[in-house]
Amino acid sequence: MSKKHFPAALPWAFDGREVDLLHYIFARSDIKQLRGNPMMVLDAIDEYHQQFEKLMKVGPYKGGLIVDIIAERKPSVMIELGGYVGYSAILFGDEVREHGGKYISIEKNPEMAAVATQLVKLAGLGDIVRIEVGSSNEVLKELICETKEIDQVQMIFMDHQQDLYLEDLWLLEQLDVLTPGSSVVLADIMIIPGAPKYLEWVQATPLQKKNILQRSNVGPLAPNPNLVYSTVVTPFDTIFLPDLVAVSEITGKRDM
Ligand SMILES: C[S@@+](CC[C@H](N)C(=O)[O-])C[C@H]1O[C@@H](n2cnc3c(N)ncnc32)[C@H](O)[C@@H]1O
Repeated sequence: MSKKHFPAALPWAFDGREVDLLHYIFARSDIKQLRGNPMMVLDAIDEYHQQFEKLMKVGPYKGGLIVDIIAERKPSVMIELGGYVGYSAILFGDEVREHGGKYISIEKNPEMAAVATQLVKLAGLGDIVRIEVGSSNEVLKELICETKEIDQVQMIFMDHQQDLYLEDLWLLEQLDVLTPGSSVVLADIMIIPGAPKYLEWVQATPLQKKNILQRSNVGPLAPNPNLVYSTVVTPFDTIFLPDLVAVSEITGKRDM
């Protein structure tokens, strides 16, 4: 049978390992204990990652850093761009649940979304974590403009495609859902290829941002250079390449 609609496999993902992970987990002798236990499901995914194939999931350092930020800020809704097999959705969704919130994970690959949905359900987080299939910008527009489920983005974790981080941030600026004093944007950035334009934007002053816009092609987007971000960049090592997390709080809006 030809597989005309399959996206191309990468050397490190989308080559069948993610479905193999599901078979591995559901065939485990301790499957009953895993049900409703997020930490045991995460441990099982970690075991697959160590014993069989590497999975591009959030690691312990970055995961711990973000869990601490969730515990401190207690978002009622947290959004994730790029869900993959659901590891970060289970880890962060479990913490969001502690504070009565919900978690929306946006994943464009329907096969990954299906794997993530099964693992989230196994972890007992089916009522808290929702996996939405689609491209980040399309689903964000739907949630904000069509269903109006989101009127303010309290916390968003960008972990999808680095060259889309700035476009998706500009979309949120345009839709006016980033609120000074309450919104925070977390971005996972690999040093190579990096997201230099995204980092430049979240570290620039409103005046510098106006200059950036003069030399940028923003297409149909309408970024808001007057939003003021306070960004902390934390570098660390991973099994793949050095990585960093940029935590950007929206602290103000300059009247220009
Ligand atoms: C690094 S993985 C996410 C890892 C996950 N956050 C974790 O830590 O467990 C990146 C995922 O983003 C998805 N992705 C890439 N571009 C996307 C887009 N435009 N919208 C939504 N998801 C996207 C990929 O299919 C892939 O599953």
